[in-house]
Amino acid sequence: MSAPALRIRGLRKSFPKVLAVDGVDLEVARGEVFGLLGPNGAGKTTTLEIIEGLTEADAGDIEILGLTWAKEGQEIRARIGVQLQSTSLFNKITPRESLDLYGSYYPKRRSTEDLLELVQLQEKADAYHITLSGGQQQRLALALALVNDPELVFLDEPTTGLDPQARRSLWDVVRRMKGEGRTVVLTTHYMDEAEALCDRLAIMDHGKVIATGTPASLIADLAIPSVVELTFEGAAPDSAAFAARLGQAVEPRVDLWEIPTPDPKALLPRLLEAAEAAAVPFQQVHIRRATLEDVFLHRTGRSLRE
Ligand SMILES: Nc1ncnc2c1ncn2[C@@H]1O[C@H](COP(=O)(O)OP(=O)(O)OP(=O)(O)O)[C@@H](O)[C@H]1O
Repeated sequence: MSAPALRIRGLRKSFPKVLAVDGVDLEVARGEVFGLLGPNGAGKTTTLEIIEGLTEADAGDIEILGLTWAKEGQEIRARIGVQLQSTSLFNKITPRESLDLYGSYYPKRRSTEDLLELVQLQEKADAYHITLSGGQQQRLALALALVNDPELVFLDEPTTGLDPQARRSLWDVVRRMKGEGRTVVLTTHYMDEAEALCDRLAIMDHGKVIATGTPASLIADLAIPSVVELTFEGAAPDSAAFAARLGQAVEPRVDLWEIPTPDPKALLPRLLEAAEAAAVPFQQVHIRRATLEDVFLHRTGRSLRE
């Protein structure tokens, strides 16, 4: 049986003022899209850069496709693809020229036409880099990570700063990578992205992995599949007295209350009755299923977005 795409044990890295990676263990199977999800500063990029051989760890073991950097660095380099958080390219180089140039560094390479098609940049193939939109530049960065036809691809926040449409078109490219049988490891601080793209993910906070699983299993483990939201015009009123009246936790947010519940149908009539009796000036009631955001909140007491 072949080795997993990635196996990490006891990874640690500290910088002078911060323990950025604090004992991370991970295993990624071949063909998976695996996500590292966490807020800014959680240690995702540092973890990825250590795996990619760009930063040295203080401790820990890493196996990539069954290989180690110490013994088989050159082979690893040939078989992985890396998209960094920002790719600097000259303004007056075209996507076709960039792909030809990067491809020329590798003995095994994928055709430029094929890559342009994969990321849907045929029409911009001969346009200067500076004229590409943010989303097109990011798609090119993904194509550049694939020039050597890698088995395992690392993407660091591939959609940060993009508008919703551009993000979706990037997601399509990641799905195509998976469809081609590649393993993809990506970082993101967008829970919707993690949920939409990842077969499995590790949620990171303060350098540690605080939960691992499929998006569905992480949400199911919460045992509160639904959240009832009460929205207000402007700031939400104080919720403590209402929670006592309802006999149930009411979690205040800036302009709404969230009430996690296993059974929204049973909660709703009680909730409306209590809101009426207490003259709570709510605007709307909304039932939604729990998300990865709720998983993070539940485990850390903080929001991913903070
Ligand atoms: N070269 C460095 N020198 C000093 N501190 C660093 C360095 N790189 C990262 N850090 C610190 O390590 C911690 C983890 O940073 P890291 O970039 O890995 O987090 P992240 O989860 O990728 O966040 P982001 O989404 O903002 O990139 C942060 O506190 C960061 O300030």
